[in-house]
Amino acid sequence: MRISTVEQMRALDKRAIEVYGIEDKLLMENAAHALYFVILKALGNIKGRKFVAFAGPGNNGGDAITLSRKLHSNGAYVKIYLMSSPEKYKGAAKMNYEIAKRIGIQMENFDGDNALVRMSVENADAIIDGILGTGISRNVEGKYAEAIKIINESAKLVFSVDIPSGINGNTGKVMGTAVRADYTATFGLPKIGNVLYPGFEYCGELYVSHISFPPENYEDDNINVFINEPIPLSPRKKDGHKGSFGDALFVAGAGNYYGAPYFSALSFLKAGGGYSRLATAKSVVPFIGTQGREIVFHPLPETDAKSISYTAKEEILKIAKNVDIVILGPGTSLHERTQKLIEELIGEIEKPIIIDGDGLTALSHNTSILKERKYPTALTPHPGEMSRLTGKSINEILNNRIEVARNFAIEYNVILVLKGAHTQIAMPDGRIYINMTGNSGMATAGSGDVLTGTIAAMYGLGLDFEESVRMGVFVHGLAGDLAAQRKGEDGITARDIMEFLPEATKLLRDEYENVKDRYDINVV
Ligand SMILES: NC(=O)C1=CN([C@@H]2O[C@H](COP(=O)(O)OP(=O)(O)OC[C@H]3O[C@@H](n4cnc5c(N)ncnc54)[C@H](O)[C@@H]3O)[C@@H](O)[C@H]2O)[C@@H](O)CC1
Ligand SMILES: Nc1ncnc2c1ncn2[C@@H]1O[C@H](COP(=O)(O)OP(=O)(O)O)[C@@H](O)[C@H]1O
Ligand SMILES: [K+]
Repeated sequence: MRISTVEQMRALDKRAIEVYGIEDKLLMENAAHALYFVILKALGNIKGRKFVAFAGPGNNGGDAITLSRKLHSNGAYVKIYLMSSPEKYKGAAKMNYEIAKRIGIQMENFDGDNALVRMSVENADAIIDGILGTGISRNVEGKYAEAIKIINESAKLVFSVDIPSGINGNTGKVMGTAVRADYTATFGLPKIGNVLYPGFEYCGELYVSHISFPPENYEDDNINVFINEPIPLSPRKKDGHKGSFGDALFVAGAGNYYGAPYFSALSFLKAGGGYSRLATAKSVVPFIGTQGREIVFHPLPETDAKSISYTAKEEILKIAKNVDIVILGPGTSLHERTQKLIEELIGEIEKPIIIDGDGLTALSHNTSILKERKYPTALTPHPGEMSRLTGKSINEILNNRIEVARNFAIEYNVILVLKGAHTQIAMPDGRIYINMTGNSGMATAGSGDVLTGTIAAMYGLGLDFEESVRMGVFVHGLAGDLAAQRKGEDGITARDIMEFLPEATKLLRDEYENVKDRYDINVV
């Protein structure tokens, strides 16, 4: 499914009206109808139920009034609080306001927090939030903020129209304050702010309605943000040998960094990869060797600090020639000579590579080396590493995840995986995939190492490089979700995520459609 920006959605509305003649009144009617169905689904029946709707000054308010009309027509009691003068309504919103007035639906101006409003809310079964939609243009203050506070303090079921009021439709950020909804129905396509955190969480259960747009209305290459849907895995070759499922080289580890090489190299095998090689400082080998017997070791000369020595370069290049994919950087340390080694390997390895962890720090000293690469490259930074790579502050990155990831991927011709809740995967042609698997239990040391191994495994299973990155991120999150389902989010560790990789790939093979649906946005 595509995800749109606020501006793109406006253009789609305009196109629906101008090209197909689907008038704004029809769009508003459809929008109201969609949320009506969500309410019906949540409450079971409408008759005799009491609703309080807050209707803002724009079309979001118009939708709320139209919805109120539907609720009223089906036997509910509705009271509407108008956030500003109804004189301001235009077009479909104005028409629906006038119908509501003629019908005699109770409407009052909202002049700020007071006992009467609180009493109405207290007596209601549910609240409709149509205060602000995608037209939000500044931070929420004054009586708008007061209305949101009343809603959030009410402990009632809250249904948001299009997007919880106060959430920025392009970024998912809270503009001062925002409604915490139980359900949100968004219209046309989901907006970026519905899908990125924290907006996604404020939406509660999220539904999308295409409000009778014909599907071709979305066929626009400029709308290039997508939900990261899983990609079907082709059946394993029955007569395959370990070489048929990928041969991966992990250049990882240093004294005191035993977890990163272990988790990345072993996760490759757990997610379906065939042959896992770990090239690491020689004194690291005995520590991992006893636990990861499935891994093939290449002990390398080391520095005084027990990190991989720069002198190992030719040997690594030689091994790299015979593998399918190379992973650079998990736990290689910040030793200056080792960093230099990794930086040069990035430029010289003639294979697809994944750069993570300390490899990203090495790269941040000289990002232009990426431009020398002629083979596919993926980077998997968390926001801290992204800050090092770009020189931007972490806040700047968090406030503009999509743009920052996209610009980097385009400029350096790499696939950039910006990790975190709902990880963004940016492709060098500007497409972005937003991943929906995973949970907060995955914010645990070593979890990122499991990810690199999983991506490499997908490549081993025969997906192309771009698909492997997308599927690696999906499967890693799915394994985390399975672990959380079984053990709870609090205590899961990288090891748990790794241990659930086999079940995650199995589930995708056995129940592909179910898994896909579970992580898609519900259409209403
Ligand atoms: N395809 C779609 O997405 C459709 C969208 N519709 C609705 O239209 C909405 C967008 O309508 P509008 O563009 O009128 O925008 P909004 O209804 O979101 O609000 C715009 C109004 O709010 C004011 N405003 C902005 N920020 C404010 C703040 N912080 N405090 C107080 N006032 C503020 C603006 O001055 C303007 O008057 C969508 O969210 C959706 O609900 C539907 O009517 C049907 C079709
Ligand atoms: N709240 C969250 N929801 C979903 N996934 C998360 C969340 N927090 C972290 N993750 C995932 O967990 C992994 C953490 O990786 P990283 O930050 O590199 O940790 P480490 O370096 O300790 O391995 C990433 O794949 C990230 O997307
Ligand atoms: K809203």
